[in-house]
Amino acid sequence: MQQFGVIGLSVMGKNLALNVKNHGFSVSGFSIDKPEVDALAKYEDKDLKPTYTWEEFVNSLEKPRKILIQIMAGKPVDETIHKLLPLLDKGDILIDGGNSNFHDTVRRSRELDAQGIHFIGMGVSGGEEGALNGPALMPGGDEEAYKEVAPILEAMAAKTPTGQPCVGYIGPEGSGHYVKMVHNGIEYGIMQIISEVYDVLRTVGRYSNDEMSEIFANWDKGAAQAYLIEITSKVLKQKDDLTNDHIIDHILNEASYKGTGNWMLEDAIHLGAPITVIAEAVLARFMSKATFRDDPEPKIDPAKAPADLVENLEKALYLAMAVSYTQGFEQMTMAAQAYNWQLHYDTIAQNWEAGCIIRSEMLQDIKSAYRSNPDLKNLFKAPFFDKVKKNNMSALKEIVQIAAEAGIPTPTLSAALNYLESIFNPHLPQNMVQGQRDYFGAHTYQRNDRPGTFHTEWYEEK
Ligand SMILES: NC(=O)C1=CN([C@@H]2O[C@H](COP(=O)(O)OP(=O)(O)OC[C@H]3O[C@@H](n4cnc5c(N)ncnc54)[C@H](OP(=O)(O)O)[C@@H]3O)[C@@H](O)[C@H]2O)C=CC1
Ligand SMILES: O=C(CO)[C@H](O)[C@H](O)COP(=O)(O)O
Repeated sequence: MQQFGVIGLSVMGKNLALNVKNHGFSVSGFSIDKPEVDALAKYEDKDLKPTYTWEEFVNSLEKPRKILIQIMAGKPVDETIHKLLPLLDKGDILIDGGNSNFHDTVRRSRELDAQGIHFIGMGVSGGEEGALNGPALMPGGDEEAYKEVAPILEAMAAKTPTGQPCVGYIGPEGSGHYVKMVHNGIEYGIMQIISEVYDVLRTVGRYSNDEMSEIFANWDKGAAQAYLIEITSKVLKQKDDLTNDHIIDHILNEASYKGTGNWMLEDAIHLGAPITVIAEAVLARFMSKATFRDDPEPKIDPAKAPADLVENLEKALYLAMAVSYTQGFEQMTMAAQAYNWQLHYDTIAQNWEAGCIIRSEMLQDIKSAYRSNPDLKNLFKAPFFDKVKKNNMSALKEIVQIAAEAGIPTPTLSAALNYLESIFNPHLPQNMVQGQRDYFGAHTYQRNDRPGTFHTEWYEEK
């Protein structure tokens, strides 16, 4: 009998199955796509059992069965659960490792609980390579069931620089998929920030792709170290197979998305979470598809690049990245309150330290900030990030200004600057918005000098 089962043997599922097997557990694999199972069979390994029917798969597993569903999110997950249910026994454990919407996970948890099946909604990050060599895992749901599968998950997960596995119980029902959704939102934010920095480097700094690759590689050796910065350097260096150019100059500048970043924005709207950088990153992908390309405006010729351009870009990049993380953690804090979850932000930061797409040096400082103060309301209230803000703010302003003068849009860098100018500002002008609302709609307002709700008779009734 096999100890673990994986359904869906595409990019992620196959590598996760191999990863579990490589850590000493026997695995059965199944997919509705026969060639995916055939690919598993080619390993000819007794601990990696290919199965070709739902029955063969389920019957090959020891009880309580531990099954990872690693398939396209949405309807296919419901269809898969529907196929499995008649074949399972009470006490079996289903883990959905796809990028499922947390609302679906909440619903599935409740439906499966009623049938005596334990359900874990688990965010997985690390892409194809991470799935094989160690992903970051974000499991939420049935805590007792988590304890049953923890030895397997801890073995397969990435390890932090101090050897901690990048997995830990997140919380009930959809909380694991929520945290993965936030991870992806932060990912969108950092990717867009890097893209804007690249735009300033190439347009204002007039650096070649190889020079920019070197600049990002250098930044990756310093405080701004991050997987996304490391791969930016590699993307810039890559030559094209079809021409003699660098591939980056032939990739169409329209960004796609599968939707996890969009979901984060949807829930931010529901919660009232001010995730401006992440929102701008989502909208920038829409903008890249909506931009009119038939009549390009002549680009303004930027003035000579200042001598400290690269130094200021590094500082601006670092501070804006800190804002992207801050907004992610801020939304998780609001979600925990709204959905009655107890989230441990230091553990979440630790889980993201290795294996996942947003892994970076900064996550160690985020973990330390939450360890020192688990009730931290905003990362910039922590001494470390307060100092980052003080040291890097003028560079961020300088870069946003240089970009504006050069005609370079900087939706996320500007949003980061505006966030930092707003979040601790007691003098925001929304008293005017409230006055206007009360004027045209009698919507009432609160006063800053006494409690209660007020309305002004702004004009005489005719
Ligand atoms: N790729 C990545 O970097 C990451 C992906 N994920 C998530 O992991 C999951 C798997 O991703 P990935 O490996 O990239 O592959 P895909 O998201 O492309 O999903 C492909 C797998 O889903 C199966 N599938 C599709 N429809 C059904 C269905 N109705 N019933 C059963 N199986 C079905 C496919 O079988 P078939 O070939 O027959 O269609 C195939 O095995 C997704 O939820 C994804 O969002 C998470 C982190 C990173
Ligand atoms: O979950 C992931 C990484 O963490 C996936 O790669 C996801 O598909 C990325 O999102 P998008 O396709 O919307 O850019």
